[in-house]
Amino acid sequence: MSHTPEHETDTIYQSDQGQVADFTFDQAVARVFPDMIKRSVPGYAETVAMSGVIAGRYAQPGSNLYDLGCSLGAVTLAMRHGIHNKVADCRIIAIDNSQSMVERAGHYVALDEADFVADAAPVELACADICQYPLVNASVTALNFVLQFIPLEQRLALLSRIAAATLPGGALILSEKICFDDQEQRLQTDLHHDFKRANGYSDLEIAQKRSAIENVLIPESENVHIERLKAAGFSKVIRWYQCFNFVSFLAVK
Ligand SMILES: C[S@@+](CC[C@H](N)C(=O)[O-])C[C@H]1O[C@@H](n2cnc3c(N)ncnc32)[C@H](O)[C@@H]1O
Ligand SMILES: O=C(O)C(=O)C[C@]1(C(=O)O)C=C[C@@H](O)C=C1
Repeated sequence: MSHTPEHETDTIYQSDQGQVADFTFDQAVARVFPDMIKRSVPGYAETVAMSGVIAGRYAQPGSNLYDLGCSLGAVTLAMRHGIHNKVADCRIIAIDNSQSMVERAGHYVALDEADFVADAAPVELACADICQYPLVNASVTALNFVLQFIPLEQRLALLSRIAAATLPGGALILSEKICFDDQEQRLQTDLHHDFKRANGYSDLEIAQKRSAIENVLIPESENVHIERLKAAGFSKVIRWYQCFNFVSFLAVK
């Protein structure tokens, strides 16, 4: 197992900000990110851990595994551990366009290397826009709570590029916050906010975070995701996980 890296408690929205600025993945967020995402996304730990299990099944020898929007590299490391001693000669390419995230991810990958066995798959970290970055020879790609931040009109093009780069039998793991029809939306939102409250966030923190992400994180319905994954070139799509309004799909080429 790797070390548990040190990080701080998320207090970003604790005091009244008056006008709440749009959410960005800046240095302040990168510093508290493990705490923030664990307390904000129901089922986050399971989606990360199972990305490793799924990678173990779908990775192919001599291929690339991509972690697009890697933040601190949690999925990168889960995939690295999941393929270890199972699939030879893979590279893991982890990309994020937040310099603060990529810097800290480098630290976590190094910690993993210090702890993990020597013949682990190499990890290449890049600070880049995933909508521009070339993708080739992919067996497994992860988009773990990332597509929701990509402008709507760019989502099909990104998924189509991923599908085109994916080897036959390869897979995409797509985890997202989703939306529902009005009645279910209210219930799921209430449950999500209950989850945040149970994790120690105050009503003010929940309200301010909601404003901050309103124009930045645009969720879509399960049906829209499944139809678009098929239009992009994946032949089989299943929802393998759901916890309240957060789901994860497995799309196979
Ligand atoms: C919620 S976080 C992802 C969490 C991460 N995948 C994990 O499992 O821990 C979203 C990440 O996507 C990155 N991101 C958003 N848009 C991006 C883009 N166009 N190119 C690269 N990274 C992007 C953000 O910087 C942020 O680190
Ligand atoms: O939907 C929310 O309220 C969230 O806080 C979700 C979410 C996410 O899904 O990425 C938003 C931003 C942070 O990265 C952590 C969690």
